[in-house]
Amino acid sequence: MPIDLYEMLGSAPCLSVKMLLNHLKIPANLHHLNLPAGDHLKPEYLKLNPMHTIPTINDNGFALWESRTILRYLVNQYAPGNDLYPNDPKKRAIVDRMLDFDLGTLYSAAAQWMYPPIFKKTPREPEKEKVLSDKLQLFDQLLATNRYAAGEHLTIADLSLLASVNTFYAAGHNMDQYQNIKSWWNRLEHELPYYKELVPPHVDALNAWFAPYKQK
Ligand SMILES: N[C@@H](CCC(=O)N[C@@H](CS)C(=O)NCC(=O)O)C(=O)O
Repeated sequence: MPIDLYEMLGSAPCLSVKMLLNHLKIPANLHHLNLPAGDHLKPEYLKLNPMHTIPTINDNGFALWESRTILRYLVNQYAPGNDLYPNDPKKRAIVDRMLDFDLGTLYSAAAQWMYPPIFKKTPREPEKEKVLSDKLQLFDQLLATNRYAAGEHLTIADLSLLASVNTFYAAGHNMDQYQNIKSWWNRLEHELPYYKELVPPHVDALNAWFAPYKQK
């Protein structure tokens, strides 16, 4: 039976999960939620995910949320040992480190810069964008010697970070200053057969959403 994915266009964590489903060719039914309309707060969704976040998967009765946990689960369940999430403890630790960096450092810095005008009705703060830029510089330095986020192979960390980077770009952050990130991004655009189907619509949806809040 195909797994169910609850998601919304323009959500970075949903994008990474959709990329992995495509990568591993895992059959999935997509359920599009309208967050502004409160679909994620309906009792039937809360039964599945009391944290009311997207993405959530339902793998034949096994419900899971938190995108990076979903990424790990999908490889463990459907492609164990794949280079996307290697079995070797040290290689796996590097992937985990990059996923944690994305969640706890990079995306959290970006959120503090890009979301306040939308969710708190307060202006974007340049100091917050500088924090994001510092974190992106660190990722950029790492990519100077690594072909991919966690070394020489594509891993789920690349998919998660790729979704993040596209989101910061759509939010209006100038990505031209990060040469190594740009080369990595460009390479992934050409290497991932599902990139063109999934990423530009994500960026377009976010461009429209962020448009009123971008600094001129
Ligand atoms: N760390 C979570 C973040 C999930 C998240 O916050 N998703 C947003 C949409 S991008 C959401 O569901 N917001 C609605 C809510 O939190 O009620 C993940 O990676 O899955």
